[in-house]
Amino acid sequence: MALNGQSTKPPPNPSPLRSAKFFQANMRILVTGGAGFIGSHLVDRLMQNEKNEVIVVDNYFTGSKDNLKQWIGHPRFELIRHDVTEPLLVEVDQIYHLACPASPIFYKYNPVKTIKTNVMGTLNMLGLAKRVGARILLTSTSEVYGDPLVHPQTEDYWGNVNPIGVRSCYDEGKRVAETLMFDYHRQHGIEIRIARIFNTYGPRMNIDDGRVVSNFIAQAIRDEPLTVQLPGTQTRSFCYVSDMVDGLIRLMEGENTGPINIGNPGEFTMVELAETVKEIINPNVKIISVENTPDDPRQRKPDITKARELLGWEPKIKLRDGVPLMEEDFRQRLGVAKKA
Ligand SMILES: NC(=O)c1ccc[n+]([C@@H]2O[C@H](COP(=O)([O-])OP(=O)(O)OC[C@H]3O[C@@H](n4cnc5c(N)ncnc54)[C@H](O)[C@@H]3O)[C@@H](O)[C@H]2O)c1
Ligand SMILES: O=C(O)[C@H]1O[C@H](OP(=O)(O)OP(=O)(O)OC[C@H]2O[C@@H](n3ccc(=O)[nH]c3=O)[C@H](O)[C@@H]2O)[C@H](O)[C@@H](O)[C@@H]1O
Repeated sequence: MALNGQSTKPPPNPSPLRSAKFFQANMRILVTGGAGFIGSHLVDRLMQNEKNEVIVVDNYFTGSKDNLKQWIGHPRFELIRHDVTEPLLVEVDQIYHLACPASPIFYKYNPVKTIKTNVMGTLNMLGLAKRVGARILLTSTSEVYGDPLVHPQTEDYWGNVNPIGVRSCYDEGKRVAETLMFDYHRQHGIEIRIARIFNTYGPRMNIDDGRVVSNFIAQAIRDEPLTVQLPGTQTRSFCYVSDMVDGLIRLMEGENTGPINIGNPGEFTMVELAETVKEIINPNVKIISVENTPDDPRQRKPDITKARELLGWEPKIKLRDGVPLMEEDFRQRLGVAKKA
């Protein structure tokens, strides 16, 4: 039945309207977690296509209606307060499944809920995909590689994850979510897509989100010291949100299940990141060292050969060009103008 992890079963039938002779309905797209950072940018892009109807479901744990205010009341847009750990009955053609807190501070806040969101939430969305014959894309994460022993990370690396650590609710949760996706694909023929997203940044991140780019930018604007967690030599590779959205849509529209790494291979130590933010936003700000949290990955950089070859995708925006765009958004929300 299954060959090389790929299903040979035909996918379930999509809505009869898809093949109706005289009436071509709009493409109905569900975005779970659509009130969050990446989700709301994805919704903006999907809504630009007049053939799309977008339904967002979100429990507003880390997301906000404010991120979607331009679409509320639009005839092709619907917003539902719903928790994905509960079943959902809607009629859709595609599902972008993003719902899950992403910042370590938030996903560690209620770890049992985080793992329920990843496991039961993904199970519910796969059940929905099966019932209505929808294609489903999961936003997985580079955290499935744990503290990686292979660098840069390729999709065939199985990872180095602590199964019982404080990050496990998220890392292992996403690993189970990937497993569920492939099991539904092999067993039921569901059309799946898996994106392994690497650190993404941009406007609309929560100001006190706790992730490193938003922390440094907010600190630089508020004239507070930039808090580099020790040792400061750990690396991350930062992708601007518009590039990420482009990659996710290409993956959904293409023919490959993935998993595919989507991220920007430009790699920086946290000290380098702090120095870059300082130089661009506030040359007088201090940089200090603070304690780190357990199991922080020491290095991370995506190998994006697959994304280049299979999706024709690569990121366009460099960190130095993305930081000022985010600075502008943070200054507006914090009400702090740039000094002349
Ligand atoms: N931003 C990144 O760097 C990054 C990296 C890797 C993976 N991802 C993944 O991308 C997705 C979006 O991340 P983000 O950065 O936009 O985070 P975010 O926290 O801004 O967005 C997550 C959204 O999901 C909602 N949500 C959380 N739990 C829910 C539940 N049980 N039911 C319904 N809604 C729920 C939140 O309210 C929020 O609107 C997540 O799945 C995350 O794991 C993000
Ligand atoms: O890309 C991913 O796959 C994952 O990346 C992030 O996880 P993490 O890389 O730990 O994100 P941050 O909290 O932004 O931390 C990045 C680095 O910055 C450091 N850091 C963080 C905050 C801070 O104030 N100072 C600081 O030096 C941390 O120690 C860490 O080494 C996301 O938050 C996850 O949701 C996502 O899945």
